[in-house]
Amino acid sequence: MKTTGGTDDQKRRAAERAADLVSSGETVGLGTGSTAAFAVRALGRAVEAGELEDVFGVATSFASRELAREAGVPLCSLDEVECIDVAIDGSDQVDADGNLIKGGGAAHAREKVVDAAAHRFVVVADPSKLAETLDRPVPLEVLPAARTLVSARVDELGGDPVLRTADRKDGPVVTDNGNFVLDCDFGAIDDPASLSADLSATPGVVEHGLFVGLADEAYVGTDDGVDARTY
Ligand SMILES: O=C[C@H](O)[C@H](O)[C@H](O)COP(=O)(O)O
Repeated sequence: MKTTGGTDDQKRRAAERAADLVSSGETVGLGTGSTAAFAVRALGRAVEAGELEDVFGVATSFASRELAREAGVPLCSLDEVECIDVAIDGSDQVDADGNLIKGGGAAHAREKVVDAAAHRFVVVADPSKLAETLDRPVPLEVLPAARTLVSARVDELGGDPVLRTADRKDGPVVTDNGNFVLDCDFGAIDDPASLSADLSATPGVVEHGLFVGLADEAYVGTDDGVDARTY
């Protein structure tokens, strides 16, 4: 369940502007998804051209690690990193306060660890991701054995949970961490902080895709430039 409303040019403009923020010697969180991918490729080109030295990427998923390798971005693993200078990551929806819904690619658990740890977390997006109020389904990564109990709790919280399945696989999507994903439709989310706290307090939820108050900036690529927002 990916959003594909924006154009590649819009995504590329946003991501390349964000990649320009990275300086030599920095550690960079590498987000997952089609928009963040443009930033990873731009970083790889800068490394190859000698414009960036001693830069290390921290991948947020199997996919971002593979892309970074292909693009020539040196990597260090999440469990050995002590500080992340900048994280560049995409989003499925961005509200007026910079709160996000992430996890369209089921990578939100590691993304949240990396994005929250970064001194500067920059979201890269196209205009189709902007909303006044978040209203897309919130992905929950859940322990497989807890799926029924977590679904019942989501129902109590006013949500409608659907187990994510894949087009080219029978059965559920399995995350990089070996868990399932429930896409939970809560309608318009008027109080993301409160819903985030309720979901985080639900046993069996490994991580949810509401990123409340984590983003420092958003770069939104348009047809002729980049709209930069600070939160
Ligand atoms: O799990 C995936 C991530 O949260 C992505 O960053 C998010 O789904 C946005 O992806 P895209 O840039 O492809 O729309």
